[in-house]
Amino acid sequence: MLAVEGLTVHYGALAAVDDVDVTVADGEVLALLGPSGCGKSTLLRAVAGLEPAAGGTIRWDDTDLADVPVHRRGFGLVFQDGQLFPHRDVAGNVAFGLRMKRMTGRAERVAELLELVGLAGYERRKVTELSGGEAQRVALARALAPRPRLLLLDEPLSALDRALREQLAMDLAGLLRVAGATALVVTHDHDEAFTLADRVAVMRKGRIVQTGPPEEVWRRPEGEATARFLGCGLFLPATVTDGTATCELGSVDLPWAPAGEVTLGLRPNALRLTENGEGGPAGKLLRSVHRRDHVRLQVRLDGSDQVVDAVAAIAETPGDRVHLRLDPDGLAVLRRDARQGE
Ligand SMILES: Nc1ncnc2c1ncn2[C@@H]1O[C@H](COP(=O)(O)OP(=O)(O)OP(=O)(O)O)[C@@H](O)[C@H]1O
Repeated sequence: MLAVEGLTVHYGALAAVDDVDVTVADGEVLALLGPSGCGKSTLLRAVAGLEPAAGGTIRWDDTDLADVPVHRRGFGLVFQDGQLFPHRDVAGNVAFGLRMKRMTGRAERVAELLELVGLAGYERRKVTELSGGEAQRVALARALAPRPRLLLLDEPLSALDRALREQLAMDLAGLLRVAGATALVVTHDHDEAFTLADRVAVMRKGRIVQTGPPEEVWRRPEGEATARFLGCGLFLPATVTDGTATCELGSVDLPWAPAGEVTLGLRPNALRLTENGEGGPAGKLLRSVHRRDHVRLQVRLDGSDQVVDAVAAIAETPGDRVHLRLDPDGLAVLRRDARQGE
């Protein structure tokens, strides 16, 4: 397993990674999730051996990697833009690490990996003639081929368009499982992190602020900044009793929420139009915008100036009066004191 303890990486006076502890167990996929500039890539690069540590240790099992150079760490690397060798064909790229290790049976291993990433028969294709998605699959096959003990993936899908990214994230999740890979994946996209990872570590300003299974991080962010990063735009005081949360916008069943005084974080889909056009808090519809599979609304609540986001299945006419209900799928629960100091 990978064990990082007290790791600090400096760029001049900036601590890009600041006293970070993190582990990745054998066979586990850990996503490092956080906004741009929070230090995710720097942490990954330090684990790879590409950035020197100013403090702390990086171990694999019982071995301290401080003096182990990049190519002897036994880690596979995949970057955002694949970085394939343009003068080699697909097979030449995938076989690269196998040649370096002088492994035999290279053609069979290349074929096996191409099959795994859904590119069977692509051996002789030029890498300059691949689509972005195909190129990233080849980069992944190349990294997996020498059976690395740890796979380090830095925003592996972010150069791709959204639809392809979603599809490839699911494919990648599946093939990391099939390959039994141990992986550290850097991403700023929470959907991607939650699709890929067994565990998510949220980073902010060089530090890891929360680690947990995807569902727990999604439902119980540790503070408002993390909740905002995970899509919450509105925060309301609420009381949870017997698995029901009650706030100024109504009550909703949240069997997983802790009892007591909490803060609810509302994502846009936390408020939906009621099916019968009645009940729940009411307001005037200001805007209605089509998204891929739903409609995003902005509603000014009656008796206040507050404008809230909501969703509906079909478009509504701006100016209409609408009624809203709380949807548990769009809610996060924060400790009441978690808002302070952020
Ligand atoms: N080579 C470098 N020299 C100086 N500062 C750097 C260098 N690389 C990164 N930084 C700074 O270190 C901080 C962390 O950068 P890093 O690339 O690790 O963040 P990130 O979370 O991966 O962001 P992104 O998702 O945008 O890549 C940023 O403030 C960045 O400007």
